[in-house]
Amino acid sequence: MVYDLSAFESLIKNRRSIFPQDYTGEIIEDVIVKKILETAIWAPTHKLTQPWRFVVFTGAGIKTLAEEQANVYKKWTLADGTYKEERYQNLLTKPLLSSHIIAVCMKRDEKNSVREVEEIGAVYCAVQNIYLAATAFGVGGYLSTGGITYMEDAKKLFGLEKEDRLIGFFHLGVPKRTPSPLKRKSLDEVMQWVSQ
Ligand SMILES: Cc1cc2nc3c(=O)[nH]c(=O)nc-3n(C[C@H](O)[C@H](O)[C@H](O)COP(=O)(O)O)c2cc1C
Repeated sequence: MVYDLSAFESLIKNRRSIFPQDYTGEIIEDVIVKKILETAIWAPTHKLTQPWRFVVFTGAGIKTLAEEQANVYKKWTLADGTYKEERYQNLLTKPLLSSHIIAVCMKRDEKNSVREVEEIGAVYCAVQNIYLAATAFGVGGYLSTGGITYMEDAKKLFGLEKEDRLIGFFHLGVPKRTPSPLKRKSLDEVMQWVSQ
């Protein structure tokens, strides 16, 4: 066997979302973050469109992201009457808990070669690679799809056009502790087996 299946299974089952309140505040080396993203780009993709794009924020860049996203939130929600000061303040301050924040994006190819759902799916495969690589490096992280993720105005912060999608923000930090695995539905609950 070429791969250590026991290590592989253990990596998958021990992967957890680790949230910013559980980061120590230490900064992860950029080289580790790049290695994590290097695994992301090996995800499967129909017609090899490779629709993922990553914008990495760290250091003073995190403050820039915080301010820009808070501005987008304010403008968007004042316009539709849903503005909440607490959420605005969270958008300004919560990012500062993370070592790096990766804006995970989906960019459509010029020919629209495959359906949008497949491009989004491919980027989620890349996200799983990020999760697994972070686990392997002992780094904590999680995908956030809150905040400005689905606000149209957010796209321009990351060079995205109308047809592209902001998928979410992958937060990274040094974990205070290693959480235990969460329970899952059993395979029998979610699988049908048809053999004739
Ligand atoms: C598509 C997607 C979106 C998510 N968005 C959020 C989010 O906005 N906020 C959050 O706290 N967690 C988010 N998560 C992380 C989930 O909360 C987490 O995966 C779930 O609780 C299961 O825990 P685990 O990842 O440790 O197995 C998201 C996960 C996925 C796959």
